[in-house]
Amino acid sequence: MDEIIKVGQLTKTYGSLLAVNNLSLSVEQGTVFGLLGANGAGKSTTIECVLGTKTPDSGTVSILGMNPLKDRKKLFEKVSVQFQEANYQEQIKVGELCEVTACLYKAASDYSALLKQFGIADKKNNLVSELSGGERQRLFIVLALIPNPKVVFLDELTTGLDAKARRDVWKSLSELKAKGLTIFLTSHFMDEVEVLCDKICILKQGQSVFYGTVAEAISASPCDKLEDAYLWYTDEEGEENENI
Ligand SMILES: Nc1ncnc2c1ncn2[C@@H]1O[C@H](COP(=O)(O)OP(=O)(O)OP(=O)(O)O)[C@@H](O)[C@H]1O
Repeated sequence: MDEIIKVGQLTKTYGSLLAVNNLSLSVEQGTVFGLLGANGAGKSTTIECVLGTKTPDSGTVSILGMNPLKDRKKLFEKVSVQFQEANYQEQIKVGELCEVTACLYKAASDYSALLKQFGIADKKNNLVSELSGGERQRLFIVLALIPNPKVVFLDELTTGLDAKARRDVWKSLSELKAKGLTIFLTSHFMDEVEVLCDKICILKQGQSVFYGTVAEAISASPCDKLEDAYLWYTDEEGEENENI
């Protein structure tokens, strides 16, 4: 299988803070990769280094065969990003925002189909400011998919979504994956990770404490559920108990 993202011994510091420590990972085409870890574990920093919006102190990054620091423009024609707090214009209609976004790309996807797929087709004529939190979140995913990317980065993709909407998003992403899309996501929801991710990396204070499949994560721990295993790898349960 083609390796779409390859990170080798990546290290990034902010002053004296070691945000990412000697991290290596690889993501194959048409798979979903989950980068997990507590707040401040180094997920966003890793993603920014992979995208070339931050320069690592050391290590190597290759994405779609490109060096993100050198091929920024070419890279962003093929890679798309949805961030948690996307800063889009609010006083614009959903359909107009999709249209404006589609105009920026040569091979844009049919945004009407995407709006339908993500259950917000009926909001096309609403202002972005009128959307509920969950609808807005789904719009952010649609906007990230409009460029028809080869790789999409989704940051906490279903935060704020109700139970049905989360399942619908999972289904849509699985369909896109089946068509060859590579997805790099962060999530704090282990049920979501279990359903979607082919491979995961768990970060603890910038360091990889587990790298492999969900099944391997569970079997290499003393636990039988991913959420318990995750807490075991990150020691969050122990630390919590210590404070009781
Ligand atoms: N520009 C910066 N300057 C200084 N420290 C930073 C900067 N950006 C991030 N950090 C610190 O680096 C560490 C890793 O942050 P990062 O945002 O990568 O974590 P994260 O895993 O994405 O967290 P979250 O789940 O809260 O989004 C944190 O301790 C954070 O405070």
